[in-house]
Amino acid sequence: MQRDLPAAATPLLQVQGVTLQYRTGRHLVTATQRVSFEVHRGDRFVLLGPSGCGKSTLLKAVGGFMAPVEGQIRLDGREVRGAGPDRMMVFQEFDQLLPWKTVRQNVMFPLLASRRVARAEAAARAVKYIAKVGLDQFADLHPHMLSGGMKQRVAIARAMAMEPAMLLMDEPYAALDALTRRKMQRELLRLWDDTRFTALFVTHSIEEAIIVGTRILVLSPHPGRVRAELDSVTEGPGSPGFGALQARIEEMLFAPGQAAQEPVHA
Ligand SMILES: Nc1ncnc2c1ncn2[C@@H]1O[C@H](COP(=O)(O)OP(=O)(O)OP(=O)(O)O)[C@@H](O)[C@H]1O
Repeated sequence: MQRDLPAAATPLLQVQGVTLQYRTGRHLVTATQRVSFEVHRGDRFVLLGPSGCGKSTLLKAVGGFMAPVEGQIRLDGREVRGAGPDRMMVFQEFDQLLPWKTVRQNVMFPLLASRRVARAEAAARAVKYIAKVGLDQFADLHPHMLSGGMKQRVAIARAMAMEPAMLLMDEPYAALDALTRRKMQRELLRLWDDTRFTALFVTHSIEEAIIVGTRILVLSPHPGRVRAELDSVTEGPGSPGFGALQARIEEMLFAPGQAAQEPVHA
């Protein structure tokens, strides 16, 4: 049984020994094996690893779209048993917005559909979060009139407007060009300074993990196991601390035989 701990001491998310599998026909694919980590309130926690190591699958499981075959996922001390408005997803794809609705209507949509708040409050939250992502001038446009980066901002505003316990971000910037991607990463940090949300962020870019994350979980290749859990650095790209961490993670991911080692906690 869980003991009652002060709210600040209990991790917001506890992933304990989680194994996730897909069954396709006669095949059983193990996506992650006994993965454990904890996310605290205000963390920008990054899942980092090569393609196919189970990052998206872990995010799906935290989102409640898939149940572990082994282990447990707890949010705020309660076992995750399904999807809920306390975990909002932002995906990589630009087409996650409803094309027939304006930016404002897109942001209001989940608030109204989930009956979380009344229309006036939904409208007020849309104004607030559209402004936070710098799109006030574009609130009444439809998605096809926006750039890829702007659409991602709308998706982030829509998720944040729900004021979820946790934002689940699955490579949200992977489809953007390098300059826009860098700009969006900076914006995310600015938004975080402003609202201190908790995010679980998936990427396969080491650089992005260090820029965006406060904590980084490095996963080994398929099936994903925890290779290391590291603190990120606050210095920007090009600084000695950043370069050293980048080199350390590269070594973990690319040096032969690394997957067999015990996880590193630093
Ligand atoms: N719907 C599915 N059915 C069967 N197998 C799947 C399914 N989705 C993912 N997998 C398999 O599970 C493993 C983990 O996939 P996942 O998409 O979680 O990895 P990832 O680390 O997010 O990769 P990427 O960075 O390429 O998105 C892979 O071997 C993949 O082929």
